[in-house]
Amino acid sequence: TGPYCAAHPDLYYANVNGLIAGGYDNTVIGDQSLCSKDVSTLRYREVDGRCNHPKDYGSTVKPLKRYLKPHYQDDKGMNTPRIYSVVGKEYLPSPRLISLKLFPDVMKESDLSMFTMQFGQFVSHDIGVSPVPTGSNGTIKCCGVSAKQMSKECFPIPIPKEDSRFEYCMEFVRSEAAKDEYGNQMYPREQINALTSFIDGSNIYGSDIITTQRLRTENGKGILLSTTIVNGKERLPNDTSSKAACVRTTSPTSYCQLSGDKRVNQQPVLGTQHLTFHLYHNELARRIVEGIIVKKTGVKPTPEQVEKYIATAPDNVKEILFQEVKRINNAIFQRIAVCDYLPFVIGRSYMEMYKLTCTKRSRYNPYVDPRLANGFIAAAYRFGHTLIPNSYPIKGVPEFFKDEFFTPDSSIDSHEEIIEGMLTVSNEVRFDRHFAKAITEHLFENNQGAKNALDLASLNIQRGRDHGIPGHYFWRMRYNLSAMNDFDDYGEECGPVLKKLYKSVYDIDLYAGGICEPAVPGGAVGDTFANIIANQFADLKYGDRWFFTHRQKPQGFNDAQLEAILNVHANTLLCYSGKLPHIQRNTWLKVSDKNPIVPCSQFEHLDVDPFVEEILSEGYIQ
Ligand code: HEM
Ligand SMILES: [Ca+2]
Repeated sequence: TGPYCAAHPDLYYANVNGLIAGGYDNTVIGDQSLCSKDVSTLRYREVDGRCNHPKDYGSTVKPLKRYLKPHYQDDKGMNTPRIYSVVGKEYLPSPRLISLKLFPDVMKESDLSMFTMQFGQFVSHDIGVSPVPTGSNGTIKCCGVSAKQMSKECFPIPIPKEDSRFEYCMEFVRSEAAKDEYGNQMYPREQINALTSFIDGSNIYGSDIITTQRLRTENGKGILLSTTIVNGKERLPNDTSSKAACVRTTSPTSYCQLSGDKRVNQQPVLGTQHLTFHLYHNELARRIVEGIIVKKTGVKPTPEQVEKYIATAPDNVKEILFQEVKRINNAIFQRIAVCDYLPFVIGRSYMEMYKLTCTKRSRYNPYVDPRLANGFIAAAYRFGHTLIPNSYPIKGVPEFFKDEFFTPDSSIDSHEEIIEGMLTVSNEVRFDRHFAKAITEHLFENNQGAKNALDLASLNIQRGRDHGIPGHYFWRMRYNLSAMNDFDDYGEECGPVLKKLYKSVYDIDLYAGGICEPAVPGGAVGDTFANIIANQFADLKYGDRWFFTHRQKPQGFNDAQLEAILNVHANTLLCYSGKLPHIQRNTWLKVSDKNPIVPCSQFEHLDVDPFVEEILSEGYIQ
């Protein structure tokens, strides 16, 4: 068994430096009790995603679905990770070897801005997380443990001899296996999504009622979301629980942020996305209340009068206004994610092919399954990891990610400056086979110690095998793309490297093969990832009763409201939350002659009139 390195698993839900990061309850996994509400009269989403799909698919703590049958290694193909080559009993290459050889850190120019990376991670934290089991006393340890004592959930990553960065073994615990309603593991093994798969702002508002209540003012009853004032500025609320996956430092303004998703403190730039949508909720609420007062009295209220209304409205009015504002804020988030951001990931033609463009009204389809697909979460949508740079600037000074994992301090101290800086960075934010050392050599090093750091690219490959994701070849077949029967088909850059790593071209992991594909026109990813991502987003659109372009009542928006939502861009929110005077026209791309800096005054806030009108005329409030 040898002198394996002693280490901890990465995961946020696992033990972070002695601070237990909480966990997603390992309770009922099979079919939870179904929705008992009448969806034909349900105007607001359920926090946990129930009452949307007829079988409650898409709600929290449910198994993932698959676009391709799993490829597990045991004879029946039920449970054991994919570990062998198709050419007999030879092991697949170590994920760490693949990372070393295929994903070296080389800095290249890009057209994308770092906002594209950051928004992508934020979206992923709305739609999915596959929990990893924890042991009775925190993390499950796999390295340096004898085979006899090792948990059966262990699947540590062997480190190749030539690796000068890591030794022997990298911690890895298999994702939790889904159970049926009797508590027995399901076969073939299926992994879990602990979140609502819908793009429903669960990262902003929580995916369980307790989190939503913790986030709202007035002990969970208020119209607004709570904030903490730091040096006169509004920030996310302080998560005082001991379970926060976060490191509190000695800085006087250091605290752990609370938001809808538990990963909010994972790195500081991520925190800025949470705060942006969190504050926009409150901004929308104040504008709508102002509109209501104007409609009722004919006079524009002072800010004090708006605050007074917010504080003194009857509880039922507060509840309705909170839900109305959340519904609008969610629609704006969906609009930015699907209509603005997604085209830069998958390109225009995939947007059209999968009917993802937002120019037309759409219709909810109860036969579409809105669950996340395993190949999407375990591989394709991790494309964003190649866009991560080593640093981000604060007032032009680089801050290194490797020093700030789980340390939200700069999010709190310099939110506005991070937003501004994120829009200017573009080096390294490029879809290619190069990964920043911040994540391949130093992931979580700052709080776990250099020896126990992780390599995110290795984790991605190992996670794909853990989840039984079939090889890249089979995904190309699934989407009618040309067969890659030869290493040369992978081009001059990847082909020779892959040939050295893999015994057979049919062994190439989806993640490795997908990263090697050239980007589609106008998009970031190659054809295989573009298909998987487009397929998934189409399911999240047509399978979501509340998708904002659907017309059906009482969930849908009327024409005037839809037009107002479509007028709000990422620019509006970034200008607002970063307190910026100007911004590039297209926030997904870096500044250039074709993408000039323009005044923020060009980007208007939501026109609240059509919403105020409906709230009053439909009698939602008196
Ligand atoms: C600095 C930025 C980021 C860091 C530090 C980070 C870190 C991580 C880590 C540690 C995991 C778990 C790996 C595993 O054990 O399997 C993960 C999973 C994932 N990441 Fe990232 N990530 C970042 C950015 C992104 C971006 C930009 C995207 C997409 C555009 C993304 C998409 C995903 C997805 C889809 C998963 C799988 C989630 C799950 O199954 O739980 N991440 N990331
Ligand atoms: Ca969600």
